[in-house]
Amino acid sequence: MEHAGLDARLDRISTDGRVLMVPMDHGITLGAVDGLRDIESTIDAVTRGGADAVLTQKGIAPRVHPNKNDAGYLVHLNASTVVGPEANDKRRTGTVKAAIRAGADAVSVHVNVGSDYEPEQVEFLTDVTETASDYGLPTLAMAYARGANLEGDDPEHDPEYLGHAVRLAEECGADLVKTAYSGDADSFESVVGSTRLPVIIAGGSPVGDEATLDAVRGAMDAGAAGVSMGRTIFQHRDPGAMTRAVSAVVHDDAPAADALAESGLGEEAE
Ligand SMILES: CC(=O)[C@@H](O)[C@H](O)C[C@H](N)C(=O)O
Ligand SMILES: O=CC(=O)COP(=O)(O)O
Repeated sequence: MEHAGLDARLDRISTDGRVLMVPMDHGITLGAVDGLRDIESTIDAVTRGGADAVLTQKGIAPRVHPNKNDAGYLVHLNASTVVGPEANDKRRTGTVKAAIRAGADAVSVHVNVGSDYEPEQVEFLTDVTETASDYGLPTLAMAYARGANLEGDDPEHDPEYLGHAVRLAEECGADLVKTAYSGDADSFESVVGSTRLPVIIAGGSPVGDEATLDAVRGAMDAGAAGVSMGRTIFQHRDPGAMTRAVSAVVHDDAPAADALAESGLGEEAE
């Protein structure tokens, strides 16, 4: 009984424990880029294509509900822009109550582990998990390794930093965690093994259909629970077909090549 609401809402944003989420909160970060301008059509296409849930900022909620075909809905609670003073400094854009008013099944918070803004973001994530759990609302932590305090050539994909980020999410009380893919299944296994939370991967900047599906396959083989894939899907020339291809890997355990062929994407130039 105690967890009934939380479990019911987790079911609304997943299928049999697997998650294919399409975040479309980038309108604050990047502006009204392709795929987000007519967000209604994109939401319709990706939810028909097999997305379990979509995610936006609360102000977009009226454009989400009529088009989401009964998929789940998450409201994201912080943001920054790429033209502002500091992209890693995500500030509050909403509250748990506002998300509930907007019809959310879950909320999410972005934390840049290793940035100068990490302390406030950890505090905000913790506050949100405490309030959200009072309402039986799940919290997704978008836990990235990003910022001036990280070392190495590619710290944003370093499995040690990523493992630290996903563990931090669990320690702060999140119910699931999204992070970047480390680039191969072996190293991502150590990221997934750093927490008991379901781990889902971000898409990042689009890298082409084949490479994307290989990455999703690698993450699933490493024990990930799915994806939160934004630009790769909503900026695709055919967001519905790309969602179907990702869904084949996430939900149906398809090999990447089969997912590509069956979605029809393999026949066209990327
Ligand atoms: C545009 C980006 O770099 C993304 O990785 C964002 O940080 C992720 C997020 N969805 C956002 O737009 O804030
Ligand atoms: O909210 C943003 C994400 O979850 C990831 O977005 P991306 O465009 O796939 O990196």
